[in-house]
Amino acid sequence: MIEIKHRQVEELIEKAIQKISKDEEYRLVSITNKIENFDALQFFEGAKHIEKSRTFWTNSDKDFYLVGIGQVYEILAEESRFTGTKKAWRDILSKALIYNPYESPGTGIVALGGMAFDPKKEPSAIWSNYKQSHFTIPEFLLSVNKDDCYFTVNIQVRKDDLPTQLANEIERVERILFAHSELEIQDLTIQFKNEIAPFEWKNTVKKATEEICQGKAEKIVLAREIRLKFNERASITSVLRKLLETQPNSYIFAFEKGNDCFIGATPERLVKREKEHLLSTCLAGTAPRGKTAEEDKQIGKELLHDPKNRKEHDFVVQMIKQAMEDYCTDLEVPNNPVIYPLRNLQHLYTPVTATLKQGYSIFDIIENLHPTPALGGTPTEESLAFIREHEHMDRGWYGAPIGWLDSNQNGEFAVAIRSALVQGEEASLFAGCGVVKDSDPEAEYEETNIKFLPMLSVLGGQ
Ligand SMILES: C=C(O[C@@H]1C=C(C(=O)O)C=C[C@H]1O)C(=O)O
Ligand SMILES: [Mg+2]
Repeated sequence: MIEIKHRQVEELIEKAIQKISKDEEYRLVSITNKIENFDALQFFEGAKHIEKSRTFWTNSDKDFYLVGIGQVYEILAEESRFTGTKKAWRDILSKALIYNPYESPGTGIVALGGMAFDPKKEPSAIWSNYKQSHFTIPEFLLSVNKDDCYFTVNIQVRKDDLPTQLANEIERVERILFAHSELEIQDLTIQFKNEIAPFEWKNTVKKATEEICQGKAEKIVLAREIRLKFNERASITSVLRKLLETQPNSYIFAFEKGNDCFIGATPERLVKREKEHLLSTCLAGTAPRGKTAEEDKQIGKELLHDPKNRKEHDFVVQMIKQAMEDYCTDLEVPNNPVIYPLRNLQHLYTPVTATLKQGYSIFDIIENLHPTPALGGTPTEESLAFIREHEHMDRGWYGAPIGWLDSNQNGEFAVAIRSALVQGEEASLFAGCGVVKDSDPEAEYEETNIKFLPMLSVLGGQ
């Protein structure tokens, strides 16, 4: 059993109660302790028994994990989702009592969340549990950073709370979370697979190329959906475990909301912030992996020199460069992309580094970046209008920023691709591709087929 200082918890609650003024409803108290190493997936599984919604996150290097359980606070900024969330986050931090002696990113008060791809799109029923923008501060948070492990408890303390009672309740939940439960391994069987309107989708790709030829846009990213029905309810822990085992160089994430779970393995970083240091990524342009090392290298070489893919990629580079200029100094972007290898495919990749100017938040960067031409297109408004009108689906949180931020100016957001919305015995999978002037509908269709594989293969498909 890990050692949490329960006496300390009680004392801090007591202190908080003394600080609460008459007109204050409650105080948010956050207590972080360094603990012995504990497996992130075990922790996620442990929370299954307490019926609180769970969030799982790991970075693409797999040396940083966050697992959030329950929610002590939620930020739902429906109107102006970036400025609204930024303001709410500032307000929370200004009033919270934070006991965190560690400088480690992702400890203490951390908000985890995401948002819809396009707030102007009429939401469909399948996404009803996923709000336009939703960030939560979990009640319990496990943070693993390389060899170190931390446990944070966030508590809403009210004036009339009894410290001993609250501390005992926290201890009871901790016992459940840190008990070693057997990790479920489930082999799902797909009973029905419904590819949504593939012929219409190819026609839409054709229409997009025509509009591009008429000069109405330069790049438009079009996505499609596959619906699955399984033989039983999908176990999220089992799906996460398979993603962790099979998808290198990818962020593995899961956002549970009630009975639904938005889950995936995305290779695409939107922005990472460590104090003033920023790292963004241009990822666009795709080819399959080769069957032999030699073939693989050859395909990669061709991808690096393929004009159509370079064009797809370059729109992203130009836009990200421009979007970051206002908020950053020391912007550095290499002239040529390199190959970013994944299990099922390879991409063109250009890293972007910069220094964030003082006074700006990670939300300012996200607001300016999203959607990049990796998921929207060029120009942004024209391509979004095309997507809104012609794509026969609601992207929901697919293709949108998801991630976390802490109170010490650290955070990281990815773009939620290679993802699925799992709803009990059913799931919707999403994949898209960048359409440019010389796109061939059939080839783009094949490209999306490979992009479905990371999720399809862990959900019982081939
Ligand atoms: C839209 C997706 O991926 C994007 C499109 C790519 C492309 O068309 O080459 C490559 C990576 C991403 O920028 C997706 O995976 O759904
Ligand atoms: Mg492409």
